[in-house]
Amino acid sequence: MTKQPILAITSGEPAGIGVDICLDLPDMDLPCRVVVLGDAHLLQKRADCLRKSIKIREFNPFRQPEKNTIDVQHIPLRDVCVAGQLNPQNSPYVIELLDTAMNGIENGVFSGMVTAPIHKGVINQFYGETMYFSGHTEYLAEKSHTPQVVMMLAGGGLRVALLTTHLPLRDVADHITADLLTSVARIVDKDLREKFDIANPKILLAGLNPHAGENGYLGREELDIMLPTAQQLRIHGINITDPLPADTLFQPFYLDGADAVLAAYHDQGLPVLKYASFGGGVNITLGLPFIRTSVDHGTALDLASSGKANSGSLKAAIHTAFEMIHSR
Ligand SMILES: NC(=O)C1=CN([C@@H]2O[C@H](COP(=O)(O)OP(=O)(O)OC[C@H]3O[C@@H](n4cnc5c(N)ncnc54)[C@H](O)[C@@H]3O)[C@@H](O)[C@H]2O)C=CC1
Ligand SMILES: NCC(=O)COP(=O)(O)O
Repeated sequence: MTKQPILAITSGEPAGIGVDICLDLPDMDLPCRVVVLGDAHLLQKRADCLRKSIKIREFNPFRQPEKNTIDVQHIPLRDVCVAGQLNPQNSPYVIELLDTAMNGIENGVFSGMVTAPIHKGVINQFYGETMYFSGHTEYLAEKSHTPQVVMMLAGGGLRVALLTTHLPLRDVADHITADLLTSVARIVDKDLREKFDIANPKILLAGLNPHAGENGYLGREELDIMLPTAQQLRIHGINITDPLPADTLFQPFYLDGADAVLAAYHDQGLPVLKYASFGGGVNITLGLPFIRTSVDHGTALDLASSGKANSGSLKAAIHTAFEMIHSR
């Protein structure tokens, strides 16, 4: 008998909508078992507030799933939690959710993780100088000793991968090097082949500057770094374009027949993706030694415990993780 995959769902920032969307899991038509990592009492309390009659029970891998029941691996909160109000004292709890998911993957209990949103600001507020936290993507890379990973969002018929992730805009240009572009393009190419079953992925490279630098008159990163690196990548079998103007490449003329856009920075690519698919998009970390997908939205503190949080992206993230398990 083959082992059924189980995905760990980290419930994220406890004051945010991560908890609320996890409570929709019993209503989703899911392709595999899921286990929510989080405080069981918090989930029960939020379910009561939302008037959802759901059974919350302790996860046991040998017990069969039940209807209208959420299997929870209980991880206690560190301090009080009020929906919509960040409490920095719960930051170690948020980190523990991620570490527990990673341990469960290492031990073979989980086949991958799907993450609900966390609040990067409050985690940094708590840890101060002792730990800089810029996002799941970078944290999971560091914890798994993976030198380079790639953030890619998918939705609305688009895949947008990012050359740089959570950086202040003024630092972006300095981070764009031939080595970075080479390693990111290689990861996108490899993972699209291996985890998305795409035979010869075509990657559209977005320039950094307006009009892809306008032949050097609006910035030189394209001529000095991106163009020669793209040429080298093509010689080595990676189907990537020369840098294209980012404002014109998001249209059918370019997108038809392409498998992913490689955007130079976070807010060049993600607004387009979110405009096309918010509420149904999926964030995927490429290059990790395990599967991690996530929702396309943040903690939405304004909606926590309101019953208005849309859980469509969580459902899509679970389906994507499941498909990735089966394409390997
Ligand atoms: N995967 C993750 O952990 C992510 C975390 N974040 C974090 O979330 C925090 C808040 O970020 P914001 O920029 O305010 O973005 P946000 O996505 O939390 O909220 C933006 C707007 O969209 C609405 N919204 C978000 N998710 C929704 C949903 N599922 N259903 C209905 N409406 C929804 C919110 O109510 C708000 O009006 C930040 O700390 C950010 O770092 C942001 C994106 C992803
Ligand atoms: N905009 C995407 C985002 O901020 C999610 O980042 P991560 O926590 O998945 O690294």
